Amino acid sequence: MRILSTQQMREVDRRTIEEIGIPGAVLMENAGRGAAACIAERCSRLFPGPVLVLAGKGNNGGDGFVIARCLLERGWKVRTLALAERAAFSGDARINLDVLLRLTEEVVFAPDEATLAPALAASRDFQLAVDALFGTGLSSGVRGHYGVAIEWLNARDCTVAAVDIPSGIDASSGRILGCAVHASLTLTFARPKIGHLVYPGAGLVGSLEVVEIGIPAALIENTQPAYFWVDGDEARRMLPPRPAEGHKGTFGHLLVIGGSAGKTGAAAMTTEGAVRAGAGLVTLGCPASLHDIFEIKLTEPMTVSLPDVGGSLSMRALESIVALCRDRQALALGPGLGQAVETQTLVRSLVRECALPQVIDADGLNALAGHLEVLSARPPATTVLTPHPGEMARLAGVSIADVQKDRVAFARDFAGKYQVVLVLKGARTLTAAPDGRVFINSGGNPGMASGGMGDVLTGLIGGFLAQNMEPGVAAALGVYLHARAADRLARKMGTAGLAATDLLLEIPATRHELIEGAIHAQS
Ligand SMILES: NC(=O)C1=CN([C@@H]2O[C@H](COP(=O)(O)OP(=O)(O)OC[C@H]3O[C@@H](n4cnc5c(N)ncnc54)[C@H](O)[C@@H]3O)[C@@H](O)[C@H]2O)[C@@H](O)CC1
Ligand SMILES: [K+]
Repeated sequence: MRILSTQQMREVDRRTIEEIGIPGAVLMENAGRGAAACIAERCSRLFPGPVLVLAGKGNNGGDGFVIARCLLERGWKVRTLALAERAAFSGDARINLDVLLRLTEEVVFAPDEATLAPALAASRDFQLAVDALFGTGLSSGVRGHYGVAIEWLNARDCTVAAVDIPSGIDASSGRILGCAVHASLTLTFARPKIGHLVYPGAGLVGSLEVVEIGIPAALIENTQPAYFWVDGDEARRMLPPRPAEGHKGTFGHLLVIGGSAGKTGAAAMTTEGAVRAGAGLVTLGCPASLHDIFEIKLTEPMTVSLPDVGGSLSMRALESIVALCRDRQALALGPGLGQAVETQTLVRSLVRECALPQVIDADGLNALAGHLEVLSARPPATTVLTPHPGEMARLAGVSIADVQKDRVAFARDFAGKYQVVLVLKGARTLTAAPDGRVFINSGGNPGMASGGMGDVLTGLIGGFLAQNMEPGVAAALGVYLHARAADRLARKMGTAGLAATDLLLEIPATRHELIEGAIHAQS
């Protein structure tokens, strides 16, 4: 599903008003009326209130005034607390404030901390609050009496329905700007925003409902850059075709280069991950001294013995690997390769010389730290990198905090700058493509925080690349299936003690379930 940034939401609002001709006041009426209907339905056990509506001075507050009026119409007892003076409201928000003032005396103005304190003290009997303080217009850290109101609300034991987004979350990044409302329920408009789906904001949204307000879908579908929420529907559309007359040649041949002494498992799991992604054939190129071990470890995949020094691949392997690449469709580079200096040099040579689509992970990524120029030299959009935040920080030469501050912007900028597909792992893994697309993954659980899970993911992505999938989609689909398989496992086994090899076994059934639509029905 397409999702939106703040700027994009503002732009589709503007075009709906100016080009399509639907007045802003109509959009606000639709927004407030739709949100009120949702609140009344979802919170029916709290009827008839009282409800406290907290309204800020922008259009989010305007939505709050419409909600207050619509709940009054439905028989609820409503008190509205406006955090600005009447004269500070303008436009559609002012129109709706004035309408509300004609219908009820229960509107209190608290434009500063001195007036807020008694207003809050008089508001202790509410079990339901509507947070209409800030929406997509929040532009800096929450301070002053707004901060006081948010902290007060969070300290109360009541149901909180947030209008558009819990106040304090940056809708374009999921960052918390100062402090933010912890909502039980969020009613957003037209489409989810990035801030609803990316942590830490995602942790404060509660259950998310989307209210249609009359913005034409075509305006939303044309927004650039394109941000996607990858759920079951989106992932199903990404699956590569599986023609009935297909044979193993149809489904591609992946070459995996990995393994070193003490790290044979990583290479084996990547290789098996590619089998589970449906690749027709998979070959592992491994250090000669470990070849016999892989022959025993791996059954379906083939193995090729390559020159090594002390259990790590040597530069003498380069020519053979380049030759192997000729009749393969993709390369997975890195799992378990180790950090021997010569092996790292080999990795950089392969990134430079092998034009096949590549997925690079683990020690492959380490080899690129400080050498990003080799990425820029590759054909655009043929490289997939799969770092976790620590690897990302090392690769880009920044701190982990720099990476995590605004993950979407960081991933999008890096992918664009180096023309790679970047899979930035973590809760809600992001896949950013060099053309600006960003996919936010929906599934996953803490059971995935164990060694080997990343190696399986690399194999899945490599397996999809070998099936000739467009690299951005191959990566986003690999991330989704990996997380959904982990969610299936967690339903059976919990979230502790899940082994990456358990996950491997779960992948075909996860894919099958996706095709059958079972995942969609559950989510
Ligand atoms: N046509 C539209 O644009 C529609 C907008 N809608 C609502 O309008 C919202 C966006 O409205 P606005 O753009 O007016 O913005 P908001 O209502 O989100 O808040 C911005 C207001 O707060 C002020 N502000 C920003 N950061 C602040 C801070 N840190 N401390 C104190 N004040 C701060 C701004 O100066 C502005 O007055 C949406 O989230 C949605 O709820 C809906 O009514 C649907 C239609
Ligand atoms: K809000």
